[in-house]
Amino acid sequence: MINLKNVTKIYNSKKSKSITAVDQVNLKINKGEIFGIIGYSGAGKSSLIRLLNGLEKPSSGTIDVGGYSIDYISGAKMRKARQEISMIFQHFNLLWSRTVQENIAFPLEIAGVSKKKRMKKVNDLIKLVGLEGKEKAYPAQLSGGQKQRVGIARALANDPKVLLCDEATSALDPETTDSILDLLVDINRRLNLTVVLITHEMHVIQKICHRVAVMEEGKVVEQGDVLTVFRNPQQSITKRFVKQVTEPGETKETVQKLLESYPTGKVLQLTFIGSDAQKPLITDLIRNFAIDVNILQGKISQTQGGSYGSLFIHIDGDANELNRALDFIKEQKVEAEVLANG
Ligand SMILES: Nc1ncnc2c1ncn2[C@@H]1O[C@H](COP(=O)(O)OP(=O)(O)OP(=O)(O)O)[C@@H](O)[C@H]1O
Repeated sequence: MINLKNVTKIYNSKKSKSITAVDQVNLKINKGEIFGIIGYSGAGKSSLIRLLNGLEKPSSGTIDVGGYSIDYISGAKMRKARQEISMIFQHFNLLWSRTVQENIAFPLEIAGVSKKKRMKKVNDLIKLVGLEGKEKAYPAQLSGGQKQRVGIARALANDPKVLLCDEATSALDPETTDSILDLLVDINRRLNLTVVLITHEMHVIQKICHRVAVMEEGKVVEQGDVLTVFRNPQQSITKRFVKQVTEPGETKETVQKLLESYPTGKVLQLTFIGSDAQKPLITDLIRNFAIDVNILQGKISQTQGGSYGSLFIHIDGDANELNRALDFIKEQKVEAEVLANG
């Protein structure tokens, strides 16, 4: 559906030195996939997404989106491509003097769709995004989440093949963020729409993406399916992003306190991935070994590919029995890191 080959974008300026915002990027995004691109500010995400809808031309490389050579086309062909490659924005970009209905109808007017067809389509979209009753409201009368719903409905008006999301939830509170992310998953499934999103929040990637690419200084430094990247992040930047969701902020301090509180036995960090996360490991430990088991802290997160979680436990007892228990844990294919030996 989307194919980028050796794409580089250099901004040249007469006053300052040139900036390589996107550096030799290769990406393949499949039809019907939710693909996330994550990076800190300045990593080149916005430049990359603008290359995908033809707002910028690459300095070198080729970009194919839904059968269009976006780096190459212009004029009527580009206008047609833009109907099929739609976008939503962090600050919604709504027309403030138009009602919800009129905002959603706008791209249909531009495409020359008849009034009758427009009204039908707008009503369908209002239902799809859950804005019934708000048809005549103006953007200023809506909450942030409702404004983004209008943005999404408007983006879907011309039945696009690809939806690009530019930090679409960054201006929203956590609860509203989750409701918009749920809506994107729902739309992706119902319409088999390919969704590409850029974000600096790993929570967004974890919650809805099938695959992820990590960007740093213009380069894609790591990519893969979300669960694999969570399980085994390779680059230090990826490890930092993964920690945003897998480790609660206070973990380091808590672990230090735990180590002081449990001078004997072992404190373990268990990492559960996918179907392993559902296994009754703790029950098995208590039933099969003469050891004490204390659950200290834990967090299980859901991704589109399965669950991922971390559990801190303390086990204590006879040294032989503890080693047998550790061997048993390893046999279960649960990663176990011993944080301290008593
Ligand atoms: N139009 C432009 N002209 C010159 N330099 C630009 C332009 N757009 C972006 N840059 C530079 O390219 C680099 C990448 O910026 P970009 O906005 O793509 O990153 P980003 O990851 O989206 O960051 P942010 O989330 O802060 O927007 C930065 O150094 C930025 O200053």
